[in-house]
Amino acid sequence: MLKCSSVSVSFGGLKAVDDVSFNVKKNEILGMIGPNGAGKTTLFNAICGDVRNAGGEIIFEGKSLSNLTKDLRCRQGIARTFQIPQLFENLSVRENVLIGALCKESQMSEALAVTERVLRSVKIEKLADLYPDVLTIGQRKSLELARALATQPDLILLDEIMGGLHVNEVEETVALLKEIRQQGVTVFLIEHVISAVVSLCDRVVVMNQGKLIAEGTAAEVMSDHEVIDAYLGREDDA
Ligand SMILES: Nc1ncnc2c1ncn2[C@@H]1O[C@H](COP(=O)(O)OP(=O)(O)OP(=O)(O)O)[C@@H](O)[C@H]1O
Repeated sequence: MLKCSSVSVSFGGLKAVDDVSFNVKKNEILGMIGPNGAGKTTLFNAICGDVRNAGGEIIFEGKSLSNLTKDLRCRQGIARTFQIPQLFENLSVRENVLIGALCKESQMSEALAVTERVLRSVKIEKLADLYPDVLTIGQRKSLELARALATQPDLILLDEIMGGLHVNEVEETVALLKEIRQQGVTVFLIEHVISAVVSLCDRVVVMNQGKLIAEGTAAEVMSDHEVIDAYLGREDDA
């Protein structure tokens, strides 16, 4: 579904993403892990068009994304969430989701119908008339997810959607992401909550210092020595 070939992003002399190649398969849940500063978010930015100077090639559903703005990539079916939710604070929860829906639906009646459906599926319909400033971190993350889902993506990129959540909220989000996949959406997530990665992901890619250093099932990458050294740490390091 998504093919990244030799993708590179530099900021001045810093190679934030360095010659990274991998695929996202249709309808899988792919996880991406790695230490802080490894280049994970920058890679998401390159895929979504938030960074436009990426080298290499990114192909989505057989078409190069190179010349597409982020809006056009969204219309092609790629949605994302941000590590810190990027909400419209002066709009209600419902209006925030509606903005997402209007990306794909030009008819207001259709966009409103999508909005209500997504509010229910993310289980925030009771919050619909509230404004983001009264929401908890977990509710803000749910709203960010709802807004991305409202664009009716084929591929959704989630940047640390579980970060800052309570254990029960992590469990609810894991269940929700399984449902989203059941509905035919391919999920690619950056996550530091390893328990969630283990219970959710079909495959995991690992980044360190801009490079992709491992790829495989969660069990495979977590027993990889390079991954343990770079990210997980050894028990005898403690
Ligand atoms: N806009 C930017 N300008 C300059 N340097 C940047 C920019 N964005 C990211 N970087 C640098 O690129 C490197 C990779 O950052 P990135 O945010 O992609 O890492 P990450 O793996 O997502 O980390 P984290 O897990 O902390 O979110 C870091 O050294 C970061 O400081």
